[in-house]
Amino acid sequence: MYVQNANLPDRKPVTVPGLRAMKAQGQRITMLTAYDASFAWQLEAAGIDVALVGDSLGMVVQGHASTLPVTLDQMVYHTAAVARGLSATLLVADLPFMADRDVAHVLAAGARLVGEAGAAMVKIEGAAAHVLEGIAALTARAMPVCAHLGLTPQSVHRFGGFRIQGREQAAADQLVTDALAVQAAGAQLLVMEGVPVELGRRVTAAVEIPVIGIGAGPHCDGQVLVLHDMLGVTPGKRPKFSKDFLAGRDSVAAAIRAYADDVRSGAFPAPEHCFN
Ligand SMILES: Nc1nc(=O)c2c([nH]1)NC[C@@H]1CN(c3ccc(C(=O)N[C@@H](CCC(=O)O)C(=O)O)cc3)CN21
Ligand SMILES: CC(C)C(=O)C(=O)O
Ligand SMILES: [Mg+2]
Repeated sequence: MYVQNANLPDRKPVTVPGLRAMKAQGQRITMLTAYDASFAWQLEAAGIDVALVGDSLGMVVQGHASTLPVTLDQMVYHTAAVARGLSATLLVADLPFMADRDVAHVLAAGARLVGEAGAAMVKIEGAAAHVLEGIAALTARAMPVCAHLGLTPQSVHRFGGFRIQGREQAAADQLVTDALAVQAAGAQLLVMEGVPVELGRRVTAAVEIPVIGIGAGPHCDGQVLVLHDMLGVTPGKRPKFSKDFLAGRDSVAAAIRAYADDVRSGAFPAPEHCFN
C-alpha cells in the first residue's frame, strides 16, 4: 500500500490458490474493475477479492467505442496506479488487443504487467491455438493466467457487435471444450462473459478453476462488473447484465459494499441481469 496515511483494513491477502479454495468451499468471489489508485482503495476498503484493470478502460475512461485502441503502455500505467491503491486485493491486468500476436509478445507484455506494474495475474481472451500457447508460456514463467471466454470484447468485429455468445448448441459445446482447454493450458481463473445462464452453469461445473461471470448467470463461482456500470456513471447505455448499485445509496463505499454483499448472498445477478 503506497497511499499515504491510509487507514488500512485488516484483511488477509487474496491469492490464486485462495480463490480455488473459495470455489471448493462454495464461497462466491467478488471482482470489480479499477483504473486508478483512488477507486482501487475503495475496492480494498470494501473487501472486494479481485481487482481487474480491464481494457474496458478504453471505453469508460478514454471514451472509445471498443477496447481495441488500448495500448500496452496504457495498461501498464493504469495497472501501476491501481497497484498503489491495493494491499490485500488480488490484482489482475488485461492483455490488450494484439499483445497475444505471438508468444514473445505475450511474455513481454506479462513481464511488464506483472514485473513492472505489479499485477499478480494477467488475463487473456479466447482459446485459439496461439492463446493456449500464450497461457502455457506465462504459466511456465510463474505469471498466473486468467482466461476470458464467451463475449470476448476484443473479437467485437468478428461477432458483429457485443452479442451474447453460446446460444446455439454447437457454440455452447465449443465453449465448454474451450474452458477445458484453457484450464489444461494452465489458466487458474476463468472469466465467462455474455452467455446464457445454463451455459454459465455448465462451464462452472465442468472446470476445477473458479469461474467469474459477467452476464453469465448466477451459477458462476463469482461475479465481475465494470466499476463505472455499477456506480451508474457509464456514458450512454449500460449492458443489461450490469446494475447501478449507487442508486438509492449515498456513497461509492456503500455501493461497493452492497455489490459485495449481493454477490456473496446470490442476490446479484437477478433474472433481469441474465440471458436465456
Ligand atoms: N461499460 C462497459 N461495461 C462492460 O461490461 C463492458 C465494457 N464497458 N466494455 C468492454 C466490454 C463490452 N461489453 C459489453 C457491451 C455491451 C453489451 C450489450 O449491449 N449487450 C446487449 C445484449 C446483446 C444481445 O442480446 O446479444 C445488452 O442488452 O446488454 C454487452 C457487453 C462488456 N464490457
Ligand atoms: C468486463 C471485464 C471482464 C473485462 O475484461 C474488462 O473490464 O476489460
Ligand atoms: Mg477486458
